[in-house]
Amino acid sequence: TLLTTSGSSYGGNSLEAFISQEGNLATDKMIDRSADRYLVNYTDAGKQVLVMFGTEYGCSEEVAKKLFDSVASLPLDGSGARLQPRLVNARQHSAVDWSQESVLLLVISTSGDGVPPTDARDFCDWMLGTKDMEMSHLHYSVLALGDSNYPHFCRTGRSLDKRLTDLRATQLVPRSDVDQEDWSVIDSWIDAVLNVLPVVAIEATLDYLSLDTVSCDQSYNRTRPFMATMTVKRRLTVQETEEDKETIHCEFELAGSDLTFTAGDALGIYPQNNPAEVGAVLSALCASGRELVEAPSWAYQPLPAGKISLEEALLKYYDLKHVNPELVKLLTKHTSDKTERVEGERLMKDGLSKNNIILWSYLHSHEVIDVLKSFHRARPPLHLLLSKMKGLQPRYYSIASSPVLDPEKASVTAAVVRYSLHGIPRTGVTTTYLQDRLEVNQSCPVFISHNPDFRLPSNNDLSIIMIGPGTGIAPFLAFVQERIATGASGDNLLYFGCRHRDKDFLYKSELETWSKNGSLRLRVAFSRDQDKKVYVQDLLRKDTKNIWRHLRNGAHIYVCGDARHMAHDVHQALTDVCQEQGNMGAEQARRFLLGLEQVNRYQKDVWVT
Ligand SMILES: Cc1cc2nc3c(=O)[nH]c(=O)nc-3n(C[C@H](O)[C@H](O)[C@H](O)COP(=O)(O)O)c2cc1C
Repeated sequence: TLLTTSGSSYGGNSLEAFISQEGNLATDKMIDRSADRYLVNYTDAGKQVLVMFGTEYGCSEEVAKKLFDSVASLPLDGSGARLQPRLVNARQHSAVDWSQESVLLLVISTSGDGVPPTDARDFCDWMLGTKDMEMSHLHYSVLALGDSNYPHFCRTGRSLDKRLTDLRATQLVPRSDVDQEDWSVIDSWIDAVLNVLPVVAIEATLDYLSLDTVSCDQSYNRTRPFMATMTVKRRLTVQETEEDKETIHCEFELAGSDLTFTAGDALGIYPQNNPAEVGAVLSALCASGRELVEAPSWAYQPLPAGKISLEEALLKYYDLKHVNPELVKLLTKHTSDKTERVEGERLMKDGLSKNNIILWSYLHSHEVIDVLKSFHRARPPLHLLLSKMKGLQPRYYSIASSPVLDPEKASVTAAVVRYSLHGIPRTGVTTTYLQDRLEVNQSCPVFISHNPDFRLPSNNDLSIIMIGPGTGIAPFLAFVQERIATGASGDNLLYFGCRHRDKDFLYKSELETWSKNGSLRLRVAFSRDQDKKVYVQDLLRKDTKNIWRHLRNGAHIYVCGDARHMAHDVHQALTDVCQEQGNMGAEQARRFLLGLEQVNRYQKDVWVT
């Protein structure tokens, strides 16, 4: 299941931050790019600033690192004095002695269905749930990352902000809510913070943070992925026309990684870009690819020793799909061609923020290569150009196999993305990496993304109702495998949907075998096999009695797949079930489903594409 397609892109402008803060051109030598530079000991009393982030997909970390660099290079006065920021992942919040901190800059996203990022849950529970806490000595500001397409926009940042005010902490600058990584909002918040920091009175305190607690985490994770071998790859669909879906099943070997997962978790995969696209970008830049460059700050471990070739950097670390608006600004500044400059100025007439519809509709319909071609007379210095590109992010796929059957194997289901833009055929990054470029027996960097909000009931007697059309089926394969393996006595109901029985009925033989031997009650909607379209929500409406009976007996409901349409339509169908069979009014049904969500009996693993 592809969990992130739209929401993954980063600025990584630390080089620019150095240039603007120092007022002169920074050389590569001046910039400490080692990962360790973030673990600073507080050595100068009265200078400490805690930069904390909570991230699911890496954006908040990227922002926090940029903030760290900006705070570290902020001149406090004419004497050259500087602050001493420290960067801490919310995962390690227990290493912080809050009584000794004076300034907290918190960058945190919202994930799942309005919940904190997995690693930040403990921190949020502690911060929101601890009684008799007081933070009146603390100055703080929150940057909340989110996406307004989700119903609970920036919920995590918003609740922490409110909580800190309730705890009598002093807000340095108001919270900013960032919609889909809008860097103009991020940069304005950083600027506002930098403006006030020099005048904040910071309590003198000695260092207390045990670096051991923070740095000794040796397990594989998003910043230190495991190289997993792909052991199986098979096609799940039959393709006769270009319209037909192309979906694949891949298995990865986790032996030797010590990675553990639970049914419902996702596998993060770092892809490589399509070499043909990298080649096109190199020729647009008139570069050979052999130029040596630094790996960017977001590069995962192991970090390359020394510089790497531009070609390798573009293959592994830079997003060639999503364009940073700053790139347009840079190319406009550095073009020798009047028409290009006029066009750049037209695009940026209303600034770089998301309110500039002209610019953003251009950015949404252009990839990096298209922009470079439109500004082919622009010749910015290479390091500046790279500093205006977004980072290539890992993609997340719900794991389609149960660890109870095999803890050292993680399977994923991926719908291969191919499309055309401006008449040119294009390829989705990770899905074509898996299908076209990564061969069986080759390895790629992976890690586990835990999803504690998508879990089987601990009571095996309870029934489960799973609704997962398309690749939304993936976690349910793990669920059913596990329920069979653990001898669960509750019923397993699955509502699956696809276009055609003969073409994209994913895992048909497994599902039909389970259905025949009584392990699964399977309902399938084939949307295009008859004149009238049929979807999973239509099947739910046909089954109202049955669903209600299970719900009354304590069943858990799971929805996986498209958030915008499917999850919404399914929710409506479930509301109808409650109204019809439970004799409820609309408001009562709404509250009933909300209650189910609150007690974790109605769980969603949904995403916006
Ligand atoms: C599966 C998924 C669920 C999400 N849920 C929410 C949500 O409920 N509310 C919200 O404001 N943003 C939501 N987002 C958007 C993220 O918060 C946004 O992409 C953010 O930039 C991610 O920051 P991070 O990389 O630091 O986690 C979701 C994104 C994904 C991929």
